[in-house]
This record gives sequence, C-alpha cells and structure tokens, in this order.
Amino acid sequence: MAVQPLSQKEIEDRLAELPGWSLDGDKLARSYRLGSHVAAAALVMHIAAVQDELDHHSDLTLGYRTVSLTVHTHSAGGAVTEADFALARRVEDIAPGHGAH
Ligand SMILES: C[C@H](O)[C@H](O)[C@H]1CNC2=NC(N)=NC(=O)C2=N1
Repeated sequence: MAVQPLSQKEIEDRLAELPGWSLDGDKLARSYRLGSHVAAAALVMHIAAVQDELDHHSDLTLGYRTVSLTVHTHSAGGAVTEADFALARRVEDIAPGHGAH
C-alpha cells in the first residue's frame, strides 16, 4: 500500500466518491448512527477486524448509538494517503449491514 501523502486535489477527488466522509483537520473522518449501543459496538468489532486485515488503523470511538472514526497515516507523518481511503471504503462496505447510517 502506497504511503505517499495525497495532494489536496487527490483528497477532494476521493472524498467526492465517499459521501459522509470529510477532512477533519489532517484526518479523514466519519460518524455513523446505529439503532442501539450493542449494534454500534458490533460495528466497532467489525471495523477492528478489517483494520487488522488491512494493517491500517483508525482512531475509533464508540458512543451510545454512534461510531466515529478518524484516520491518517502515521508512517507518512500523519498525512492522508491511499491507505486511509482504502480503509474508509471498506468501512463504507460493511456499515450498512449493521444498520449504520
Ligand atoms: C507495523 C504496522 O504495519 C504499522 O504500525 C501500521 C499499523 N497501522 C497503521 N495505521 C495507521 N493509520 N497508520 C500507520 O502508519 C499504521 N502503521
């Protein structure tokens, strides 16, 4: 997985394909709402498994019925890279199955 920082334009182009995701400072970010606290916790566990599979990890926060992620690439000095978008796309793929929106 490439770890070169993406340019602002590259980030904007990729964000345009990922509704709900935005740039929060220097990190990609998204929050999801779920139907219950346990449903939110199950999504956290599923994301954790994906993150280990990809060997790329967000800061992942469980709320009452919310799950929030921010992600950037430590090994690229905290920049946003393709690895962050790869994780964001995988999370988008699994979140609807948990009733997240
Ligand atoms: C050794 C291992 O590949 C690295 O520590 C990985 C793990 N997960 C990671 N996650 C993120 N977000 N950035 C990294 O640079 C990173 N590096």
